Amino acid sequence: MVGGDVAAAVELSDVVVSYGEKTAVGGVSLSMPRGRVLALLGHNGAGKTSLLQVCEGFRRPDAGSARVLGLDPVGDHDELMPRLGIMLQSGGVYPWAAAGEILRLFASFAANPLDTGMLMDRLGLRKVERTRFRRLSGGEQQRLSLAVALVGRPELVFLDEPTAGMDTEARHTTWQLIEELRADGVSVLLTTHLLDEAERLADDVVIMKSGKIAATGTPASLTAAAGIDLLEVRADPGLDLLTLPFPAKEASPGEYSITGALDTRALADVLGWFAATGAHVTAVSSRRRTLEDVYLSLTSDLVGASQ
Ligand SMILES: Nc1ncnc2c1ncn2[C@@H]1O[C@H](COP(=O)(O)OP(=O)(O)OP(=O)(O)O)[C@@H](O)[C@H]1O
Repeated sequence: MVGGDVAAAVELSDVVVSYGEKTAVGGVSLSMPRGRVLALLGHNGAGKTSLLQVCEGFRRPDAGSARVLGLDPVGDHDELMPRLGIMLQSGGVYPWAAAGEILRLFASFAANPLDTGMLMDRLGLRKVERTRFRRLSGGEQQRLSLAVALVGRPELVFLDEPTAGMDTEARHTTWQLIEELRADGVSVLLTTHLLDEAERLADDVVIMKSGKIAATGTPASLTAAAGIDLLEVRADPGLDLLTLPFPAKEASPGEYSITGALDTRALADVLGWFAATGAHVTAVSSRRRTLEDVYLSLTSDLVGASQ
């Protein structure tokens, strides 16, 4: 990290991206500090890739402004590119070149590249070093794209669905690499559809819905916000839940889930309510809602809407 250089990794102000009549990003503002991992979540078509393209300088916003490492991603593109690592959603490299050649080519563009052999070993690419890109499996192409993004020791990395199509081992290696990047002070902006991935890796989460920000926060703050604990109670089926002082539903016969700010007092109230109905309670469990619960509650009305 350069001392005294305090510009945010990414600073977006009212960014709009339109494709003809279609508004893909409808006024997004966010500030991503350096050295953190930010996960951009959202349904298919929410505008995540369009927003990344603005940050990468591949698309000029139709309105609003973007600064990346304190620079204009379009106007200062040449100055910025050597400081960025970019993993596109698919391909983006020469389909006829071999995996090893591609990685060494990108390493040759960098002033102080990582050791390509080490990266190939880490990402399990040695055995396909001489295989042409277009003959690699989808997961191998993803691993190579990640290696290409990292080989130049970037300060800021953009990863568009980095583990999509990867097997479990490669996914864990990728997670480790991202954690190592953060430990080295590198900033990482990634998109993902995997909520457990975001929960594990991200310092900050931005949930997008139809081109706008629906929620932001740390995974802990998003899941710990009031009203998001979950209590599951097994009891007699068919209880009338209308008088229960918390949102509740009978998920399946005799399986009740109750959501709310369930502190000790509230838990006592809920169990007291079951006792008062005379119902026979056979099991009680509670869990903190996961990021996936929060995400689904924010975006569930979109299920099927994008089809
Ligand atoms: N080149 C384009 N021309 C027209 N419409 C586009 C273009 N690129 C994206 N779109 C539309 O803009 C919207 C946002 O697309 P974008 O790729 O940014 O979403 P996303 O959140 O990355 O989706 P996914 O999770 O499926 O990758 C979508 O409705 C998409 O169809």
